[in-house]
Amino acid sequence: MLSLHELSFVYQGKGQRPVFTGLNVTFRRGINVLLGPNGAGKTTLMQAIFGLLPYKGRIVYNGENVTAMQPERRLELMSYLPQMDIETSMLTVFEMVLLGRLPGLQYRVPQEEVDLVLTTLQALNIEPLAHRNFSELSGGQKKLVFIAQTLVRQPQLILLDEPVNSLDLQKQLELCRLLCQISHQQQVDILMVLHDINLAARYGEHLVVLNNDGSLYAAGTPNQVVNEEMLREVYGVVARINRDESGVPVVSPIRSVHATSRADLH
Ligand SMILES: Nc1ncnc2c1ncn2[C@@H]1O[C@H](COP(=O)(O)OP(=O)(O)OP(=O)(O)O)[C@@H](O)[C@H]1O
Repeated sequence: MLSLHELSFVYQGKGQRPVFTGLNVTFRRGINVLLGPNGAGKTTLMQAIFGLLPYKGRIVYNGENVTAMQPERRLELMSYLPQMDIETSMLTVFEMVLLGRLPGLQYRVPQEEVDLVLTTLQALNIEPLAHRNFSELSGGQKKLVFIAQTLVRQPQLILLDEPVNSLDLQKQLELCRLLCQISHQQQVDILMVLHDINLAARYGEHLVVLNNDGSLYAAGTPNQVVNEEMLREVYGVVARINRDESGVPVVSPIRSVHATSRADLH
């Protein structure tokens, strides 16, 4: 699977502190979730894996050296949904999703490419939007279009930075289920950033937690990683952990460690 070896990166600029220093992480097959507080370096890590940043160290995926990889090969192997999306476009939803197939497209679009786009729109329940102008969609609908664009590429590794942001509760659950299906039926590996620890525990098979200084706090199954100590030490939150009927940890946050009394809650 994907592994990071001695990864170091610092943004250019005076007084910048390194985001990572000698970071080593081994991800697993299936669904990996990257967790950590704001500013820990999750987005930076996703960008490094997708080849957008000049880091030191080495990234390997299934034995291939990703660090030295040609951009064409990287695009064939992985697709990336960034945290920030563009807001406007003259294209329709169908055209936006078709753009995901651009690397292999000729000027005439074969029927199988059209079918693939339609199947992806159906899987995300946004087929009725296919001919709407992208600019006229709601924030959550736009997010689903970008997710469709990421999935339609049919890569081996999908990188998703906060894919459920701006989705309603039902769509969050449906998207996570769809990702599980894609991962298991098509043997696709997924690495996604989530802030919702309950969603991460429910759908993630392997969780990787970063400290706020970009170092690795823990990695393992939800049961190994999600506990009261982690929530206090990494997120600064006092929380209780229960288990659902399948034994998955469920977090009930109580207060920030900075709040000293119930009065601070209000
Ligand atoms: N373009 C940039 N130039 C300089 N510093 C940056 C840049 N982007 C991010 N940083 C800094 O790098 C660190 C890691 O940022 P990053 O966006 O990777 O964190 P994150 O874990 O994704 O945070 P969040 O959960 O808030 O999205 C932060 O200290 C941030 O201020």
